[in-house]
Amino acid sequence: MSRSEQSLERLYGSGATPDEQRRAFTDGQVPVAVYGLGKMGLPLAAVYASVSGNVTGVDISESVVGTINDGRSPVENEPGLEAEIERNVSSGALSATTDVEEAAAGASIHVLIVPTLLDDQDVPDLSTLTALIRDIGMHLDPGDIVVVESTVPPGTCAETLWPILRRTVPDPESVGLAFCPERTMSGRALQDIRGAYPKIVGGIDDESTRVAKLVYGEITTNDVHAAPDARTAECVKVFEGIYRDTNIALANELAMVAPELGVDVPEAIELANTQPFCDIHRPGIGVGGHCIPVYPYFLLDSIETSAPIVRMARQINDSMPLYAIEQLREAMDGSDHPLFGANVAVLGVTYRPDVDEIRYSPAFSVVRDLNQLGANVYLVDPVCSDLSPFEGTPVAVERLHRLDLDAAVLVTDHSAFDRIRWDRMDPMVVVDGRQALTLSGSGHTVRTIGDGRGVE
Ligand SMILES: NC(=O)c1ccc[n+]([C@@H]2O[C@H](COP(=O)([O-])OP(=O)(O)OC[C@H]3O[C@@H](n4cnc5c(N)ncnc54)[C@H](O)[C@@H]3O)[C@@H](O)[C@H]2O)c1
Ligand SMILES: CC(=O)N[C@@H]1[C@@H](OP(=O)(O)OP(=O)(O)OC[C@H]2O[C@@H](n3ccc(=O)[nH]c3=O)[C@H](O)[C@@H]2O)O[C@H](CO)[C@@H](O)[C@@H]1O
Repeated sequence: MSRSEQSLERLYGSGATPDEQRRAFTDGQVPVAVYGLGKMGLPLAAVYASVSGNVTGVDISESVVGTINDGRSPVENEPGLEAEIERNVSSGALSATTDVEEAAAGASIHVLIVPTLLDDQDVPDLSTLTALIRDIGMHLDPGDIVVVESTVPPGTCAETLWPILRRTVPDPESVGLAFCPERTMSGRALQDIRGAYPKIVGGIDDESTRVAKLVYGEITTNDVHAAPDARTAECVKVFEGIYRDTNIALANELAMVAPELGVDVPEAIELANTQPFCDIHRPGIGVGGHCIPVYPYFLLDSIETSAPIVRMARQINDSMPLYAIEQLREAMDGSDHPLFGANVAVLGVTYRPDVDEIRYSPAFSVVRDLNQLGANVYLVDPVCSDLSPFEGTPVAVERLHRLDLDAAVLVTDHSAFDRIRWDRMDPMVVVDGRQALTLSGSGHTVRTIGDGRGVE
């Protein structure tokens, strides 16, 4: 049997030609397991299934697994995902299971994209990832490769994950480990994964980098850049997030001086960004999600050297909810309506519009502070599937105008809020945390974060 006819199930250390390996991957000879079928993992598994035709998705949630095996998507507001899952499940290219060990035993490319978050002291919590790689390690065969897509602190692959694999894998020198950061945004995941941006890969050894580059060369239509090693690739992802967090912090600092300047800072930023050497982001009521507010701590926890800009940016962004409450109090004190006993609607509690994710949302601080100040808080969020973590009375968008509101705070500008009938509500104070509302002439007193015009 020629080498090309040999089953080419495993790529790491393979002697086959690159073309033979690419063909083996795309014609389904190389079984793939994707661990973590959430907002990022499920679109990734769907793209892997469309390219390779041989993917087992693994999740700890029975309902996630069951929904996928029914050909449906448990992840909402992701264009094209449900169709991609239905097509791949019905063709047999994709199936899902909760059985990590069975999936690990049957796969030779293992893609890990489970949550990597922070504990209560802002220390990276990699426990899910390390436990998973320990469970997988016992079932790795020579020629397998582990690909980490979850964002991790620099050095995690080489100093944390590889030592675990060395202890659990029967023949550690025969398996690979690479970091391939997930550069994807909810709401456009499939297009991002397929090729909106170049893919970055970096292995703990050259062979791991080679295999990752070959595989992602089939996954993405864009370029694949090989970093010198896994640590560099880990830094790439963390640096992207830190850039965004510090840039937003600059915008927020400029927004907080807007009243003294007497200008609309977002408008000034937009004009400043008309030349290519300036890309100041948008000011707002805060920075949420499990990416941008988290990644700076992945760096800070990994270094002894002080990084004052990174740390200060976090402090500035985390101060924005309180800044918004102060704007509200100033405007309401002016109207003789102290917040105590006031009816206040919080518009949007998820971290970003039309994404059902509340992790690190600025709404937690806004709702907590309003309750502590004695306000009656109404929660208006048609996207959030579980409002129970927030202290307040849920209200549908359509019923908002029936409330006798004294104020409203817009935290997240869901598309459904276009339906709010501001003209049918008595004058109130509105804090617009996202420069999203156009209420001039409405009779409402509006404070837009960043707009210093007419504010003493
Ligand atoms: N959401 C984003 O915008 C984004 C962007 C880039 C990178 N990332 C990275 O991707 C990772 C995953 O993000 P997400 O948004 O998909 O998270 P998510 O919370 O939407 O989904 C995580 C999924 O993993 C499952 N899970 C948890 N523990 C597991 C285990 N031990 N084995 C198998 N499955 C398990 C959960 O049931 C859930 O379905 C994050 O850690 C983040 O670093 C996220
Ligand atoms: C692959 C990956 O990790 N992708 C991440 C994903 O990030 P995300 O899903 O967390 O979304 P973001 O847009 O970063 O928002 C986070 C919070 O910051 C607030 N914000 C935002 C912009 C601004 O100008 N001012 C703000 O105040 C916003 O309201 C929200 O609360 O996509 C980004 C773009 O591709 C990536 O950079 C980022 O790495």
